[in-house]
Amino acid sequence: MTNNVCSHVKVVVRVRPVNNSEKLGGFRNVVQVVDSHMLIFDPKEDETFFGSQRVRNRNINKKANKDITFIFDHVFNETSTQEEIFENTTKGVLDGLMNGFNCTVFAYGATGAGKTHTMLGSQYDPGVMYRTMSELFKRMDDAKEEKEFSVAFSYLEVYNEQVRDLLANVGPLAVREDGCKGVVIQGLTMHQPKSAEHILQALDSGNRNRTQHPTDMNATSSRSHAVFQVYLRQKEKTASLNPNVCIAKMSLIDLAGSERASATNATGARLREGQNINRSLLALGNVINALANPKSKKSHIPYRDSKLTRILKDSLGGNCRTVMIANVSPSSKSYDDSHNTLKYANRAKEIKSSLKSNVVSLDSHIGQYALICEKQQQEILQLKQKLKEYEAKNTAPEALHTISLQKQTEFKRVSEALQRIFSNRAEIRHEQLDLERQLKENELRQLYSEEDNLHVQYFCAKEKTEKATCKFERKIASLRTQKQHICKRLKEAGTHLSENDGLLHRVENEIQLLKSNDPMLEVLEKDLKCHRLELHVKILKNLYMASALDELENNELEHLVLRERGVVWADHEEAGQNLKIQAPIAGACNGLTPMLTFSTLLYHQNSPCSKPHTGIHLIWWLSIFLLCSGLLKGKKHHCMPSLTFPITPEKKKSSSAKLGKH
Ligand SMILES: Nc1ncnc2c1ncn2[C@@H]1O[C@H](COP(=O)(O)OP(=O)(O)OP(=O)(O)O)[C@@H](O)[C@H]1O
Repeated sequence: MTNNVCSHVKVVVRVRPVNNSEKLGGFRNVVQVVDSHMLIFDPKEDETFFGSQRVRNRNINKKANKDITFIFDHVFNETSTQEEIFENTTKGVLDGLMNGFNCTVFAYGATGAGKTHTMLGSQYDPGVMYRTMSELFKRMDDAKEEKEFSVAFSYLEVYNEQVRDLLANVGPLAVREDGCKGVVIQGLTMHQPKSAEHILQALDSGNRNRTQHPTDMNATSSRSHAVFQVYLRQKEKTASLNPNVCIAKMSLIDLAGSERASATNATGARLREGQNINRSLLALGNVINALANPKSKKSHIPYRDSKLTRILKDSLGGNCRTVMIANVSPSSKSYDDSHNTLKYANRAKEIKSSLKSNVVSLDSHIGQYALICEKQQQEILQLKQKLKEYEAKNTAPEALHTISLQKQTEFKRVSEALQRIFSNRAEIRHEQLDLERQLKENELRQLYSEEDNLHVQYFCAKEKTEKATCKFERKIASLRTQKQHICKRLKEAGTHLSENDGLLHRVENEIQLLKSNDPMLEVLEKDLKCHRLELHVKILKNLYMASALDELENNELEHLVLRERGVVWADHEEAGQNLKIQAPIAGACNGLTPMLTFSTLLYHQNSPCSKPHTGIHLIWWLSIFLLCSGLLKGKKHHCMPSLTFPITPEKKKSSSAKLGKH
């Protein structure tokens, strides 16, 4: 499941403002942004606005408008700022980078659609690249107490299927694949930034080396794909036997224009250039298609078809988070280009498959879960019955005629999408609950180990104490590492949940749209409600079972820990005997000596867990020992609590409460 999660592609569209030449040419507006998720390409003319005036006089000789609705993770209109783009695109994937995932953000679109403006921007209004680096530096600064970071970056271009280093201004460079390091570009220079500003300067100077030629649409058109890569290495500062080192790469790419080479009136070298651009974009499209096609997941992904896709092999799909920013002009002057870009982006949306879920409030008492489950299951049954009746009514022969084939296909597609999203949600939710259980168990184990360590210090001779303490410390260190790992996975699960929310939101919008076109399709809304309730019930059941098993698990854990403790104590049998001799007033306690020497050993040798009261025995013996040795004088009340056995009703309650936070 995790792999699927990582291959999710976030697709956003940015519509740039109309430029002067479009205004002067009197071209109409063909992209209508409906809201932050939806746009209509080539809307019906009676719904088209020029400024605030509705156009009513439709030319009857003209071809019908395409009027296609597209839904994306985000749609930015003409007035959206660079800051908004950054906040809703790359900022999110930075979490992935900090957690060790490769990330890729690329701007796609025809010449003059606004790719370079989005990625690079200007000195006064910087784009995604600079803002991402500023945020990265900020995050590294925030985490500097816990982690050591090192950052390096490179900037290259792919022009006419050749790779050039934009920072050293050299090329062509060879691309090869290394079993360990992945894709390697021989001779590419790496630079260590001192600050985000340093990176901005490097980008600026690299960009001056970039291949540019004027096109009809853009006087300073970039004719190459520019790939800016940042490598982040991070290492835990906390002392640990296996310090986690994590290396991740972020690729920020400003692609060359996606317009058809023939459409630019180019000839000779310009035509060849355009054909090469198209070749690599076609290869990129094929990779996207292959990744998007669930059937081809295990089969061949054509990364080797172009330099661009070879370089991005470890940055698309797989262990990677990807954001595609599709740039379009709103003007009919770029009608075909914008249409093609939107279709391309729509396809990229399909590279996904992630996951998960509504937070269920678990403040209820355990006994109520069963009731809630039952109630919700009844509701599901009722809804399913209604759905069935509805479907039966609508599949009656006369109704079939009224639902066009196209709508039936739409219905099927949305219904399948719902199924997929909710099955992913359920999977992730279960994983989340499972991780929380692991975390609880880990915390209990740490607690036990710390208390055991304390016990050993009281009971054993000095030289033995050192050995045992060392053992406990190793164990605690390993438990802490394990805990960090669980926390990291929990955080990832949280991210996946919001990604799934995005997908769900998208489908919900689609349902609303379909319903507004055809009220009969409100059946999808019922379907959605059924899915929600079913998920709710699944989670409740899981929690109900977990709560019921909680006590059992705690007992098992106690059993296990006591066994481990038995082994430690057995290691120190001798120490216990030494203790008897070393006790300062041993002579005065002759009557107690046999008990002191073997109280702990006796109970561990006889399967400790079969005796629920052994903890009390131990405290009792220990109290007597401390009394005899004078250690308890005036400290009785301080010592006792720390020597009690770890699983108390309070602890059980607090660990259950943690699970119940959901
Ligand atoms: N959102 C926007 N707001 C204001 N101006 C914009 C916006 N998007 C693009 N522009 C302007 O439009 C022009 C063309 O944009 P840009 O150079 O980013 O296009 P491009 O897609 O990178 O084109 P090419 O592929 O030819 O390099 C530039 O002058 C840019 O400043």
